[in-house]
Amino acid sequence: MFQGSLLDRADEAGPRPLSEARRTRLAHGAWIDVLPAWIPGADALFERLHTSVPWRGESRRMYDRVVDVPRLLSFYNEGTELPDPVLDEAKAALNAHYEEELGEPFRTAGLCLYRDGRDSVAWHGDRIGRGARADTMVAILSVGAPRQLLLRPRGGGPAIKRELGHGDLIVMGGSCQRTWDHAIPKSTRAVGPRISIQFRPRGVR
Ligand SMILES: O=C(O)CCC(=O)C(=O)O
Ligand SMILES: [Fe+2]
Repeated sequence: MFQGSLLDRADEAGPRPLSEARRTRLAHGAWIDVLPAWIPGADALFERLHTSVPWRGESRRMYDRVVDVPRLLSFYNEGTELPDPVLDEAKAALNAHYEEELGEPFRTAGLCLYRDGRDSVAWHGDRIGRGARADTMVAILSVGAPRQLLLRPRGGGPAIKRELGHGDLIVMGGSCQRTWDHAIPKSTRAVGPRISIQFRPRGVR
C-alpha cells in the first residue's frame, strides 16, 4: 500500500509491513507490539516536525504548586490536519492493520518533544478517557534520539523496558492503559531530542 507513497525513499529500505511487528503478551490482558525501524525517511520527518509543529509548553497543578510539564506538546484532534503527510500515511497503515482488532480507527495524534534527557513523562496510563475502563490501543511512533519506555503492572511487579529508537513503532494494546502504567524516565546521559507521535482512537487520552 506504500507503493509510490511519501513513505518511500529510493535510498532506503521500504517501510516494514506491520505484520512483522512482534507481540509480547503481558500480564492482566495487556500486550505490546514492537516493530523497530518501521518507517523510512525518519531523519527528514524528525527535522520537519521539529521545525514546523507549534510546540507548546504546558504547566500542571501538582498538589499546591504549578509545575511545567517536562516536554513540549502538540495535539491534533480528529478533523484537524496532521502536521506532516507521512503521519497521515502512518495512521492509514495502522488502521489498515489494526482497525479490525481494535474495532475502530485511530483518529487523534498527540505529539511530544523531549528536548533532552531532562524531559520525561512520569508513570501513568492513558486513562483520561475510555482507556480507564475499556481495552484499547495506543500506537507510538518515535523519531530522533532513542529513549527508554518503561512499563509496569499497576498492581505491582517488575517493570519491563523497551528502547524506542529512530523510526520505531510500539503499540500498547488490550488492557495496557488500565492495568499497566508506562513512563519515559529522565536520562543522565547526554541525549538529543526525541519526538513521539501517539495515535489514539476517539475518546482515549
Ligand atoms: O513519548 C512517549 O513515547 C510516551 C508518551 C506518553 O506516554 C503519553 O503522551 O501519554
Ligand atoms: Fe502515555
